[in-house]
Amino acid sequence: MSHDSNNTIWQIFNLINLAVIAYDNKTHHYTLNQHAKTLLNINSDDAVSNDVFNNITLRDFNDDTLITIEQLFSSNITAVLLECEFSPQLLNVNHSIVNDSVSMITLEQDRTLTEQYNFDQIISKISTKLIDIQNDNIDQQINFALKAIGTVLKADRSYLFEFNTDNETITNTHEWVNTGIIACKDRLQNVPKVELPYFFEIMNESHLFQVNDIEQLPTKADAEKAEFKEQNIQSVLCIGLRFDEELVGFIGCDCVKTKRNWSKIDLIRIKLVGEIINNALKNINYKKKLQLTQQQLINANIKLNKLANTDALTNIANRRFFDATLKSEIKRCARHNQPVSLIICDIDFFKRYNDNYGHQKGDDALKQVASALSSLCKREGDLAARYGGEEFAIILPFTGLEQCEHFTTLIQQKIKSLKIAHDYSSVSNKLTISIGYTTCLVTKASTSETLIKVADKALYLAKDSGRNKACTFEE
Ligand SMILES: Nc1nc2c(ncn2[C@@H]2O[C@H](COP(=O)(O)OP(=O)(O)OP(=O)(O)O)[C@@H](O)[C@H]2O)c(=O)[nH]1
Repeated sequence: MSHDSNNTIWQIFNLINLAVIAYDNKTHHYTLNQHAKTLLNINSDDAVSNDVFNNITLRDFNDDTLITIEQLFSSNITAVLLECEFSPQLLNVNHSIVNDSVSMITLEQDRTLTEQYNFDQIISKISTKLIDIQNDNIDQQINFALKAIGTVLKADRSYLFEFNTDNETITNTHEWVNTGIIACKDRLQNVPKVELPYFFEIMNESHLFQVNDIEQLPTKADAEKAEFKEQNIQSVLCIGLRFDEELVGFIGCDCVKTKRNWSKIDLIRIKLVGEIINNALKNINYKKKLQLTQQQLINANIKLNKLANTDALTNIANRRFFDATLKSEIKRCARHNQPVSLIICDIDFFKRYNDNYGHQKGDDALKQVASALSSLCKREGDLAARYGGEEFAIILPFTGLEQCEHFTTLIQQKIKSLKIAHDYSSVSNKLTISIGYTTCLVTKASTSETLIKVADKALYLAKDSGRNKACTFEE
């Protein structure tokens, strides 16, 4: 072919809406028509060499491998993915031989496939982000999903509405708007469902509300029409979100700038995104419920523990808790080479008190004494417990004999200050207690039984020697 006819052919190639690239294996140069230059972003009026294609990423669409321009010419690949950061394109490839040295390929954009490819990418991103969503980033991910579906459906606004707990009102929780479009979210909070009767009638029936042109809405949809007009909406597509078959909200897209005849593909796509958002919200909901149940269980356990360790009448520690605490405090004091003191006290002539003032009054007196003893236990580890009947025990870890003696004085002062009348006591006209105490520099071999036995003996000593006093016991 002459140079002139060559030129004419390329002038023709430049006019067609198809990317054409020719390769001359003698000169190793590529010639591109205008469309190919635009597509590949190559600015050169002349034939170009290999290295011009270095910045272009081509991928064999069938086996996902990267390929060079040379490989594209030498293979029989029929579809390539031209990778760009934001809009990768799928190109169908046709190979032809021009003459001995020149071969040619045409690249044709497959818009439907490209769109599908891009949508698949978005869906994979959305589902990965929403699959194991945590409460703290759900908003960000839902906004991303709304932007994606709004963009793919060429809408001007996309949104998520959730029904409020009263089930009477709805709230626009998330919204994406195209450039130049006014956001409506703030205005659409706690909207009564009754204001949109037609919308909810359709939504409850079919979980789908699809309007290509709001002017075509029936007269019974006047309320909805007015609302759509207020937002300059021309077309609407909404899809319901359900938990256990119950409608709990919806996502939707509005077209403001132009009308849109929603296609079957649009419907499939918004349904898919709706499903993903629905599942994410369900997950969050289940997680919240689970956390609540866990917390309730923890609280119930705390309560149960407290009940199991508390004396029902006096509300201080019971014998069970006392026994366990004494054992652990002995070990703790032994580890730190510190003394532990144990006090056992018993109300004097309590039988007479009960017999004369009645059991109810007796209970009240026990409660007052318990609370008085408990109020004296201020240091970490101190414990006052009801040991049984009208007997109380106090554990004072890290406490030596002198301090323990001082503590028994405080007990007697405190009981005195209660001024509980006991006219039938032989030692006073007020309620008194007898106290037995012991202090021990415990070792790992020390047992709680020994400590209790000694404190008990001391208590009997106090009782035997006249009551209303504190005694210790030397073996
Ligand atoms: N109201 C009431 N009384 C109780 C409770 N537990 C034990 N008691 C009574 O406490 C009294 C203890 O009597 P005793 O063991 O004879 O001792 P006491 O009368 O205090 O005599 P001394 O200890 O020797 O001063 C009994 O009458 C028990 O019924 C209780 O929960 N409530």
